Parts: sequence; structure tokens; C-alpha cells
Amino acid sequence: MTSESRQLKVKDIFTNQLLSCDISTSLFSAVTKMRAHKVSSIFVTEEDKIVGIWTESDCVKLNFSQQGFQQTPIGELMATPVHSVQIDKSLSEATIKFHQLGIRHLLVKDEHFEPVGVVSLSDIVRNQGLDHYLHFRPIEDHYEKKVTILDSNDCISKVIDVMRIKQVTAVLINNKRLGEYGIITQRDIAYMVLNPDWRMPCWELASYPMQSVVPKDSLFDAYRLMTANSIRHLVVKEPTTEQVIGLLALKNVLTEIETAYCSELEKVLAQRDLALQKSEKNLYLANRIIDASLDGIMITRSSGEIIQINPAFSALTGYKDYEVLGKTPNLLSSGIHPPEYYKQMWAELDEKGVWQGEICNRKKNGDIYVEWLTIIEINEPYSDDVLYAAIFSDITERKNAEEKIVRLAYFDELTGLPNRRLFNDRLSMALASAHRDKQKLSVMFIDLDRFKEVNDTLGHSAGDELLVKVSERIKGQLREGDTLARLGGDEFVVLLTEVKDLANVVSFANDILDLLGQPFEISGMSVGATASIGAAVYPEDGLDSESLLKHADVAMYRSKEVGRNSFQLYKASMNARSLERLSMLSRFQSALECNEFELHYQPVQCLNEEHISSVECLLRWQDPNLGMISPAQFIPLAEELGLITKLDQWVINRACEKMAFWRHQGIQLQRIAINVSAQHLHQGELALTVANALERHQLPGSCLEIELTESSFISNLHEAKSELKKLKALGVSIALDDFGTGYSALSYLTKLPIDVLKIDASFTSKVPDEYGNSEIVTAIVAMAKALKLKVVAEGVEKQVQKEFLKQLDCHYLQGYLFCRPLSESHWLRFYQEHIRSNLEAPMH
Ligand SMILES: Nc1nc2c(ncn2[C@@H]2O[C@@H]3COP(=O)(O)O[C@H]4[C@@H](O)[C@H](n5cnc6c(=O)[nH]c(N)nc65)O[C@@H]4COP(=O)(O)O[C@H]3[C@H]2O)c(=O)[nH]1
Repeated sequence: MTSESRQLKVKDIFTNQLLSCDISTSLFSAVTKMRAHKVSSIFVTEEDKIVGIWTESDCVKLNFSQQGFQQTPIGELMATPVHSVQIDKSLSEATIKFHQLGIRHLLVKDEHFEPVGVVSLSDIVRNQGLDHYLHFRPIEDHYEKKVTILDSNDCISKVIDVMRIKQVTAVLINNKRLGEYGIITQRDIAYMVLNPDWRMPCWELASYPMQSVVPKDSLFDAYRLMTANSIRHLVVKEPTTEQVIGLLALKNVLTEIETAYCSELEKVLAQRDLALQKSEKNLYLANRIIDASLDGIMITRSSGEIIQINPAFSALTGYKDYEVLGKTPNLLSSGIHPPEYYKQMWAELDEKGVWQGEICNRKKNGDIYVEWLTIIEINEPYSDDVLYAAIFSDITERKNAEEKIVRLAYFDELTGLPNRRLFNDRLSMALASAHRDKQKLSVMFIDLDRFKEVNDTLGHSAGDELLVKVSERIKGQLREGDTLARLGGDEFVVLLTEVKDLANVVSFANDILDLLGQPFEISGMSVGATASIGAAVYPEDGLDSESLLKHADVAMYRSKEVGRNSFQLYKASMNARSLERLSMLSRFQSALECNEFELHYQPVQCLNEEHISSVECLLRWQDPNLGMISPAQFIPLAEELGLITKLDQWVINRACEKMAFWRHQGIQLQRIAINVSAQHLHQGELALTVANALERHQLPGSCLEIELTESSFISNLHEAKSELKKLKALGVSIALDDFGTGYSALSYLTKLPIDVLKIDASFTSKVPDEYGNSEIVTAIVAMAKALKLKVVAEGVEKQVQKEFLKQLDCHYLQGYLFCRPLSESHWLRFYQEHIRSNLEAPMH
């Protein structure tokens, strides 16, 4: 049984001649019609509806002895009900129906359930190509051995009785006169209805001659003999004696084929059921997997029509199944890919049956997303159609992460500028082309001055904002081909290509200094940000990236040393200085461990009564090799290294120790002032350190004054306030140092417990002559007084300055005019002399 034959349908083989007659038609007319059309059955209709069937085999049931039986309406003789089959059913289905119902004819109905023809079991069998079954089956197992042989003189009514009683389709007639066998079939009897003569001797109706076969012949030979001679019966003879031993009817042959066909069909159906069960199970599993998959799955026909999606598809795209089924994947199109992209995709899919790649699609809410898509071509079983399964996952986040990683690898996150790695790449490339084209290039380091202060005082977000604004200003100065990169912190580096001469580099650096010199608006405040710039030029200052970067760095440090807000071109001599700086750094660390620090003292004079009101201690580093190093040099270093708190603690302890000692010696000094770094204040340990030192040296808090700069308060006023309150609770007074140089956010003067305001030397040194300065100093003194603060003018070197301050009624002065900072022994001598002059008087 081939797969093709299994695919045959009723419509392929049925006979579309539907012979029928009305229910009232006489038997006579019905048989006449059947004979005219050479068919063995006729359908019976009532009001144009088929209600029964009458076949040749029914004729033996007739009561021939009844007078006028031919006029019996066919409706009384027909068999009911009439079974039917749909025209598009498979032959397998029709065969099963024949088998189950034990019938041989089925009415064929079209898709509107209208009768259109008839199909018989024989029709199906003939169309199955099952002849080979007959080859291997000998006649001996299939012929009717109990054949009824009547004498030629027996009358027809006897034939009918035999057929009805023995239920045979034919009888043999032994025509002794001819010495031959003839046959009478059901059809012969049926036609007798038209011309009944029941007394007629058999030999007159019988057909001659009979074709014969022997038992060893195959059913195939018999079948061929029958079809070749258009007969339905063969006699079976004993081969040697030639004696008739049976009858083989076409029905016997067909039955054999039918049996073989049906059993084969059963096997096939059983296999199909098994396969169906298996495929149902597979289908169930596949559907479960599809439903549970986290990847979106969409199945389409070759026409593009979407026939299935899974829940992940809906979750990823936002479309529900009823919104996409029957539509095409075009509804997901983002319009981003050009038509060629899809063309190439389909070409690959056609060639390989699979395609994988990234596609940008659009969700229902309009969002664009990137998916990793696999499309697989699937040949639909039992069909010529091709299906496509698209399996995809949303990789937008992964893509973003990838892009971010690339960005982070090559770009600074805060400013979006290239980072060190990308800068080095660009520098290497620029060096190669400068070398090839014999051109100059320059590497320029830009380091913001006092950026740390901005961070410490205004907070990190303000610091970040400043860095972004600085980078934007510098970027605005670049030409095509130049690169600005951020190396970290407040360090920027510029690569200037196609440098004609040094003047280009100098003018670029000056432009940057000018630009950065203009105040920045940060968090609603005007912040100044100067920079120290150093540059090295290829090929003069180095031939490779490393030496150029190193030399630009050295030049930048030189700028810092000469006072910041300046630019230096690299000179070979600078290298030595930078090594010096490095060595100082390590020296400083060991100095702290080896106690190489000492305090110097500078008194504060009361302007009114001219006595010493207090003394400020100033830290000195006495290096055995380098000599005295100024705090202006090492305090920023200590802050950089995070050693400042340790250093301040040392100073506080030493100052208390000295104060206690002097008091013990009878020195009536009211107060000692100590400088403390902003960092220390923010670590929240200042009050504790002071309290411990006071306790250790048995000193009252009123002996101490803590000097802090404005920057100490700005970043966290609340934190500063609580720490200052603790100091105040100890009796310590608070002085605000370097007043006027910082951010001049005066509001904290009223919010914090400040006692003393120290006007920065940069103002006092320029009074009374320089325009503007006198006004500032006058205003500060007036404001301090209004706030009930004591005012100290720092850096007073000249008598004229002292006079000016006196006129303002400034409380105190400090400076070289009165006394320089002195070592302990010199200070004590100065103090004694001063006492001797009897100038000392109590302050506050
Ligand atoms: N030109 C001139 N300068 C004068 C005059 N009178 C005093 N000076 C100098 O001005 C600075 C005053 O100290 P400051 O403003 O607190 O400024 C100090 C202070 O902020 C910091 N500092 C000093 N000692 C310490 C310390 O123990 N701890 C901390 N954290 N910082 C300290 O270092 C800064 C610099 O200290 P010094 O180099 O000692 O410099 C001192 C002093 O020597 C004058 O009439 N003319």
C-alpha cells in the first residue's frame, strides 16, 4: 500500500452516474433502467431525496409466483437506509465504512451534502494497485467448492429457489446435450423480471461456453481472464479428469483483495494511530516547550502569515495572539534596516534553511528593541508548504551593556571624553603620521588648581559639574584632529596635531588659561578654576608617547611650583625638579615618623594697647639635607597623602604641651592659636583630639584658638557646626583664617560659633594705596564688628598699614612689622623683652 494510494480520495474514483428512480416506479421499469445503463443497482428517491437502494442481488428475494409482481413499486422492495460518504474522504475512510456496515455500495455526496454519484467496494479495490496480492494466491483456496449444478431441463423457478436458499450468486447448468457447462447469474434472473417465464428450462437462459481454470492457477490469472472476457464467473476443473469441481466468482477474487487490503489497511491505520499518538505526544511536548520558552517564538507560513506565537512573544513585543495571528511579521518592523538587509537574510535562509542575526524591531508601545533572531525553515508534513519558526530574545540590555563596556573602556564616564587608553591609541597614531609627514605635535597636561578644595568644600557633585564644564570649554578650543582626554581626577591632556611652531602651542595654552580663568557657574555659585598647564613637543621633547607624556607632566608640575594658573613648556632641566618633588614626598613620610617637625610662633598684637594678645603656632619642617621647608609646600602634600590629620594631632598636642609648660614657667599668655586643616574637621575627630590634649596637659579650653579656613565650612555646614559646637563647649575659641580669599559665603558667619575673623594678608598688604583693597578691608572690619567678632589683620609689614588699621579700629594685627614667626627660644626671648617693656595687657 503506497502513500500515494492512501492519499486517493473518493472523488478520484467514484462513478458520477447516479441511476435513480422514484419510489413509485415499478420493479419492471427499474430493472429496465438498470439494464439500459448496465449497472447492478438503482437508488430510489422520494420527493427527489434518496431513500433506498435496490440491487441485482435483491432479485432472489422476489416472490415470482405472485401475479403481477413486476408492477410492485420499487419502494416496497428497496433496502434502507442508504449509507453515504463525503466526496473528499480518503479511500481508507470509505473502505472502513464498507467493512463496518457490510455493504458494497455507498452513495457519494458533495460538500453541500448533495448526492453526486456512487462508489463500490470493487471500485476502491480496483484502484489500489493490489494486483500483486493475487499473484501469490492460488485459486484452490478461494473458489466455491459446493457449487450447485442443475440439470439443463430444470426450470428457472428452481434456479431462483436454489439461489435464495443457498445464497449463491450463480448456478451451473450441465448441458448434457451440448456436453458443456453453462451458467445462470443473479443478473440473468434480474433481467427475467422483464420477461418472466418460470417454466423455461435452464439451458435456454444459461450462458455458454464457460471459461475454466484449474486450482493451481493464481487468482491473478483468473482475474485477468474475467476482465478480458467481461465475465464474472469461471468454472474450476480438476486438471487431469477435467471434471468441474467448483465455481470461481469475481466476487471471490475481489473479496480476497478486499481482505488483504483491509488487513493491510488495519495495519497501516494501527501504525498511523501509533504515529499519531507519538506525534500528539511530541506535539504536546513541543507546545509545552514553546509555551515555557523564555525566547519569543513566532511561526509563519511561507506567505508570511503568522500562525502561532508563544507567551514570551507577547511579553517581549507587547502583542497578544489575537493581535498578530493572521498578520505578517511586518507589524514588528522598525524601519531601521534597509530592504537589502532583509533581502540578504532571505537569500541565506533559502540557501541554508537557517538564518541568525540581530534585528531591530518595534514593540507595540513603539519602543525599539534589538533581538537576537534565529529563523528556521520547516517543511510542513504532508504538505508542500514551508513554515518558518522565528526564535528571538531581547538583547537590548546586553547590547547597551556591551556599548557601555566599550564606552567605559575608551571613554571617561563623567565627561564623555576619551580616556587614557584611547588617548594613547590616538597619540601613537598621531606620532606615526607626524613622523611620516615630518610634522610637529604637542602633548599638553592641564591640571586644575585647587580642585580638591572645590570637592572638599562644595561637594563631589559640584566638583563633577566643574569638571564637565571645564572639559566643554577646552573642547571648544580644539581643531579637527586634536584630542582632549581626561586621565582621571582633575587631570586633562590634549593632543595637538599639525603644530607649525611653538607659538601655536603657547597661544593654545594661553587661550585655555584665559578661558578657565573666567568664573564657572556651579550649583548657583560663581567658582573660579585656574589651571596649571605643561606641554611637550614632538620631536624636540621626546620621540615616543611615553617620554612626551612624562615631559608634559613634568612641565605641568613646574607650572604648579611657579605659582599655578600658568603654562610651562618642557625644558630638560625640569626633570631634575620633578625628581626633587618625588623625593620630597617620600622624605615627608619618613619625617613624620622621625619627628623632624617643630613649631614656630608668631604673636598677635592688640592694636589699641599694643600688648601681645596671643600667639599662633606655625609648623616647620627641618629637613637635615634640604633645610627648612615651608608649610605652604608640605601641607598640600600631607593632605594629598592623607597624613594631615596625623600632623594636626601632633601640632595640637605639641602646642598644648608648650602652653602648659609656659604657664608653669609663669608666662601669662592668654591663648595659643593652632591651624587645623579642613580635612581634619570633616573627619569628626577634631573636638576629641583637642579635648584629649587639653586633658592630658591640664589646660582650660580658653587657652586654645583653632584657626580654620572658609573652605572648612562650605561642603557640610551642619557637620562643621556640630564639631565647632563641641569645641565651643570645651571653651575653645574659633578663628576664621584667610578671610576674603575663599568663596565669601558670608551666611555661615552668623550660623557658626566663630569668635575671630582673620583678614588675609593679600588684602592688608595692599592697603591703604591700592584701589579697592582699602574698601574691602574697611568693609570686613565693619562687618565683623557688627557681628560682634574680633578682627585680626594678617601680614602687616608696614607702619602705614598699621596706621590705616588703627583708624578702622581693627582689634589686632599680626605680621613682620610686629614680629616674624620665631623658633621657641627666640619667641620666648621676644616675649620676655616685650613683658619687660611692660606692654602686655589682657585681651577680649
Ligand atoms: N609675607 C608675609 N607673610 C607673613 C607675615 N606674617 C606672617 N606671615 C606668614 O603668613 C602665614 C600665616 O599663616 P596662615 O595664614 O595660617 O597660613 C599658614 C597655614 O594655613 C598653614 N600652616 C602653618 N602651620 C600649620 C599647621 O600647624 N597646621 C596646618 N594645618 N596648617 C598650617 O601654612 C600656611 C603658611 O604658613 P607659613 O609659611 O608659616 O606662613 C605664615 C606666616 O609665616 C607678613 O607680614 N608677611
